[in-house]
Amino acid sequence: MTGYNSQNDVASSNGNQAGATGHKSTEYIAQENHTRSDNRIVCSLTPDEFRAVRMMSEDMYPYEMIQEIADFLVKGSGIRPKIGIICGSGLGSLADLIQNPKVFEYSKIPNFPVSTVEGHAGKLVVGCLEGVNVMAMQGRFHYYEGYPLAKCSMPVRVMKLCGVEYLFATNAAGGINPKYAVGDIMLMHDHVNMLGFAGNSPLQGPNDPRFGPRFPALVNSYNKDLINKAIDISKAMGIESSVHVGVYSCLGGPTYETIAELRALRMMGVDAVGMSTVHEVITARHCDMKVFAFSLITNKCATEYSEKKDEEANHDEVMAVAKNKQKACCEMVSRLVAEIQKSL
Ligand SMILES: O=P(O)(O)O[C@H]1O[C@H](CO)[C@@H](O)[C@H]1O
Ligand SMILES: Nc1nc2[nH]cnc2c(=O)[nH]1
Repeated sequence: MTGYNSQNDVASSNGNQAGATGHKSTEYIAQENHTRSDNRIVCSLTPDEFRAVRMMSEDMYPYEMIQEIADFLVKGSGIRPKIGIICGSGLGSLADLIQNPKVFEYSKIPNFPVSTVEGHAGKLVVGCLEGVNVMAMQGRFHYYEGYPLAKCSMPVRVMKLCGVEYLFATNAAGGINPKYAVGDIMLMHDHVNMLGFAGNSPLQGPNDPRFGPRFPALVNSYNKDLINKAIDISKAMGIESSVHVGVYSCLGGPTYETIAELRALRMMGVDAVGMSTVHEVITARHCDMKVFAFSLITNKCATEYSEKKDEEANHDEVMAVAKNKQKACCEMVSRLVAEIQKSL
């Protein structure tokens, strides 16, 4: 029994006899690691460990801190937005649709992270679109930038406390479904949370019930009514043949996928793959926002081995396709906002 033996090893390497069971209690180990003097607990972390713990807690955003950021934005813009938009790679022009914009650079917003990726300007734009107050993130935060998932999706909670009820999340993604072509739009109706499979979640840590429940359900996360409205809009725009409804998966990045990984994702029913959105959707659903999300297919993912360089994904291509297709994406978003406006 390997597990049993290894626990005995730990006990003997500490030079102490374990109890009758051969196990050390957690309490015993904890006491051993701290020196008590005058009723004070002296921290036995090394300076590096201490720094790591401090940095981890700096990445936690308590409710009050998020409220402060929201108050700053509402006060600074004089607007309580109803819809929050997250612009994907190269899709920053979605925020250019906003009338009478009040622009906040991320670096000027207290306690806000900064964008580090090309195609993510790092600005929050608040104003009016199709008669609805909206706020748009021109630039999102990705896990591969070094931000923990809770920090990547913290702005969604800021949106919530600003008054946002609907989240529109957009992204650039690789098309795995062989029927998808570069430039197509995939309306997300579900996701496969690969980072979640690996035990990572934006909701990790103590749960604050003011945001939502400890164990939120994620079935029906993507609002069916909004998907149907978007399908109708694509028909009205005459682009229905290049609009699909499918499943997105987020990997940690920043590497693009291997052929074996892409084949595995396809077997799991994934239609498009990226490095974002899922943790934002989880955070939005946790605090009961209605979610609409779409992927712009910026590249076709190869599932056959080949030496051809042009079959390898690259960010320049992603950006170029997003630039080419931004008009259609903008129209889809503004028409959907107009539909929501009718129901308000
Ligand atoms: O998901 P968005 O932010 O649109 O960007 C996608 O495009 C970048 C890779 O080209 C990655 O950041 C990936 O997530
Ligand atoms: N992971 C991933 N992200 C992308 N973003 C745009 N294209 C891709 C892709 O092929 N894979």
